[in-house]
Amino acid sequence: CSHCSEIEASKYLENANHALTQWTNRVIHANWNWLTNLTNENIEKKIAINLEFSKFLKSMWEETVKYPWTTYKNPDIKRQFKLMSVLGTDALPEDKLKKLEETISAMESLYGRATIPEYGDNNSNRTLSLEPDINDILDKSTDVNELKHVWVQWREATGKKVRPMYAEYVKLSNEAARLNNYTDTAEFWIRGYDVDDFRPRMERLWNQIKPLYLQIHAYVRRKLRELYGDSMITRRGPIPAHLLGDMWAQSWERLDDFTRPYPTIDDVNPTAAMINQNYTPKKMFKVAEEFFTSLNLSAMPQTFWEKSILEKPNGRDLVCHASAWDFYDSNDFRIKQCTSVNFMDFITAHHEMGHVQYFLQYKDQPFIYREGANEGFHEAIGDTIALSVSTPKHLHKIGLLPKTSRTYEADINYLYKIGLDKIAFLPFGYLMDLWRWNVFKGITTEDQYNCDWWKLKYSYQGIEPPVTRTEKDFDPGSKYHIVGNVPYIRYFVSFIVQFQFHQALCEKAGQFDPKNPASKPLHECDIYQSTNAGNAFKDMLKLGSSKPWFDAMELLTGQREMDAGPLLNYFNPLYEWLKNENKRTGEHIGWETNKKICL
Ligand SMILES: C=C(C[SeH])C(=O)N1CCC[C@H]1C(=O)O
Ligand SMILES: [Zn+2]
Repeated sequence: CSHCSEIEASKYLENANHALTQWTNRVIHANWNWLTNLTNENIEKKIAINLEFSKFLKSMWEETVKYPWTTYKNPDIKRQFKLMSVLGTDALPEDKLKKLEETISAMESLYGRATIPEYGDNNSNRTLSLEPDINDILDKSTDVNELKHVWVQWREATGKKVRPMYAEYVKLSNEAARLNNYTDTAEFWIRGYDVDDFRPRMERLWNQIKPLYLQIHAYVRRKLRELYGDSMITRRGPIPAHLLGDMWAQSWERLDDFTRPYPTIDDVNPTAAMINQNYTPKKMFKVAEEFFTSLNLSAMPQTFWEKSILEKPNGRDLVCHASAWDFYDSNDFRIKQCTSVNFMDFITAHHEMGHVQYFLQYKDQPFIYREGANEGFHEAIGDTIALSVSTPKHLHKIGLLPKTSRTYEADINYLYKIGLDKIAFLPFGYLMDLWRWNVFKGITTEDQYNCDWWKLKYSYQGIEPPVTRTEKDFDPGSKYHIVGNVPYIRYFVSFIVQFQFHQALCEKAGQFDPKNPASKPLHECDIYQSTNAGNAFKDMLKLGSSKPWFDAMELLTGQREMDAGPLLNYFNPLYEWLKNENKRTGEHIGWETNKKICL
């Protein structure tokens, strides 16, 4: 009401937050039922309840914006009104919202169901799913034709098929953004980072990191050339995308065991030990949980173990892409992950459990504050923990590595393995939304969707497709987050801030000294069982989005900015080693080509 006092307004907020938790709980159940069982009945139910929910949200929003909240004094009341005054895609008229929901669900359904024919001319009609079949091939195969097959066929089965739907999705999404007084979806998506020069800031962070990326790119290109021959990989050209061990070349850790700097040193890959010790997916999550409780953080509630899906279920179609779920009743939290027993999935389990830990820590906040301080924070919690878990010291402590040698060579091998994940990811984590921002802004028009994508993949990642691409293809649509309408710059932000968090937690755990960084190398830090570190983490996590993310970050790290310094400090020994090694072998730093990548 337009003349309401702050007292009346705070009463209104209490009721609004309560109503939102009730409603959202129902909507999340419908979304869970759909994504874990892609039936027509479930899609109907999901869309129906989302449309009902949007009616409720619209009517509540009309009430909310009547309050003169910008005139109020109490910062908390003002913040709640500010967050509650954003309606989002529910601002669309019902018929357009329905069309948008249907389009996204259709793209997700196609992605979730996608399979490809098996490689080879044998007329077996066996088909392969991304998880685990295709990922296992990307992990183990060095047959360049098999790798090309899965790379091309996955794009035939996903991107090419969703291309006709994507332009419609863009149009409706932009319409919704404009109804929220944003110029386009790109601006709407980055509003939570609370700075008006967010995109230039991301470009600056990338330019700080690029020299490190160029070095690991040059080294990996050489090791792949040694393996596949220089007919496949030239000294100065981009790296063929299908040889990097990942469907999108976004992280290269699967290359570790045959490209690492000192091959004779023991392998830091606990997969064999996990298998020998009869690890199950559940055991992987139990071990992950024990790390969190060792820090005096929360255990998973009983419902988590009852209702999560930790293995790919038989006999039904679902979206296997890992995700964590808050049912907003302060009790029901789940993970959906088609887990294989291997080290990569063990690390992903920590990533997903980091989301649930955040849900648990802010579960008593008002509904509107039950989010990450910004979206990048939510992606960084589990990864920060995983930076400790991955250390040879920790893996040895939990019996997943026989022994560890603390030599310079072992250190470089370890930093390289982490670098194949974290450094290789950064250009991909950045370009995903560089492309989408350009699409939402009309800079990339529909007739150049795919070739603009490949301009970015070439320019930032220094990779090329195994076969020339055209505008009949739609390679962005081969990635879950594109079809699932999930923004991606959150992961680029996460890969920066997780090193700020790790450095701060290691300080609290007495395992890093900022005045003498070399005395206790950051990459050896393992905060396991440090309640000092855990309590500091908890204080930040409990805030949810009740404070601007600068305040949340400052509480833990003393900084109020995203800063690539801790990441560069962490990888510095590797950077020096790569520069020397690339100089020794005369590698060309960077890439060039006169090939037509996309027509
Ligand atoms: C594990 C998740 C679920 Se939030 C994920 O999507 N990640 C985690 C790393 C980057 C990104 C990806 O897989 O593309
Ligand atoms: Zn995540």
